[in-house]
Amino acid sequence: MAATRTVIARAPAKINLELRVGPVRDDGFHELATVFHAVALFDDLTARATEPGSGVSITVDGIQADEVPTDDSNLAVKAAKLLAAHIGLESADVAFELRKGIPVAGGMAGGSADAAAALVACDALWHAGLDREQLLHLAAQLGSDVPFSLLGGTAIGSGRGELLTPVLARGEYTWVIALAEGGLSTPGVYGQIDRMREAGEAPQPTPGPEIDDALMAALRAGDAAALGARLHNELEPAALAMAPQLERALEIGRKVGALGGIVSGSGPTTVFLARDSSHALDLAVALTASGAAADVRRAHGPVPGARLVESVRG
Ligand SMILES: C[C@@](CO)(OP(=O)(O)O)[C@H](O)COP(=O)(O)OP(=O)(O)OC[C@H]1O[C@@H](n2ccc(N)nc2=O)[C@H](O)[C@@H]1O
Ligand SMILES: Nc1ncnc2c1ncn2[C@@H]1O[C@H](COP(=O)(O)OP(=O)(O)O)[C@@H](O)[C@H]1O
Repeated sequence: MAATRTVIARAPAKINLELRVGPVRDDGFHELATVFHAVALFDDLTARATEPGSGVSITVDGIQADEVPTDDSNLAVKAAKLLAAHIGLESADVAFELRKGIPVAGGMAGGSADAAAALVACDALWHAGLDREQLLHLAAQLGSDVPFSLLGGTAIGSGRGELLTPVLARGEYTWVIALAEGGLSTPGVYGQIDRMREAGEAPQPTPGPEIDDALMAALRAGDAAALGARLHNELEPAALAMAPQLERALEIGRKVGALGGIVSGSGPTTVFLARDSSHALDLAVALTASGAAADVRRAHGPVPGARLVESVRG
């Protein structure tokens, strides 16, 4: 039988339905309590086996492709090298073609999605046969959000975000995603919230942050209106301080009756929960017409985590 030469893996963007940011830990990360939710904006990663010793290469196209590094700092490249080392390969030999559908530096875990896609793709390409636990363990070494990009669905994240508990959520939600001009640096936004807290400009962090019971109840019931009312992001004041123009998108969301609207993770993307697809269209039109968003997408959630969508033998 011919070996698998090319595989395609697809991984979703995430939003944080709730993001509680506790104190800074000794390792410099913040203790989190978050609810991750995977939405139908995807990056597709094609992985082709190459000659022994050729190493990893990557090309990138799609949205904001020119802002994605193609050197060893690319998270897909890092993931391939980590997996190769883990299974004892001397060299990670793979050529990646990445198609971005997730905004770059937008607070939607695009780089993490690519790392998760690379783990799934290389596991298949190199016949590593790692189980989910092993892949999650490698994922956590690549970034706090990478384990969730593998898992998908809706899940509670604790620790620095890497410890996951799937949530039994009912229903499908319709999101409107307002892309912003430029990006915000994740460490920059965490640093900003620390400074604001020190200056008394943001509420003090709670040690051992916890997820809101009412939000969990809304998810269990599949109650979009209740979920919208409980969306909450403790990084939002920091993202708004760094990008005050995002207030306008949030204001338009409120005016057009979004069930809820927040900055996604560290921003600058803002996300709005719509009543249904027709309401989502109204929100998208209003956000686009106002010029408050550089671009607008509609996406449903939850969706699965990183997975193979195609494998070609030859
Ligand atoms: C804010 C969140 C919310 O889900 O996502 P984004 O909005 O960036 O997508 C995450 O916490 C981002 O996770 P991720 O982007 O994987 O971060 P990492 O690579 O692990 O860490 C980058 C930097 O962010 C800060 N960081 C990250 C996670 C955490 N719990 N505390 C932190 O302080 C640290 O400064 C760290 O050096
Ligand atoms: N495969 C990748 N895709 C996107 N960004 C990447 C990738 N690898 C590394 N990066 C870097 O990670 C930074 C954060 O990007 P991203 O993960 O998209 O945003 P966020 O952390 O806001 O969710 C980018 O500025 C980029 O330089």
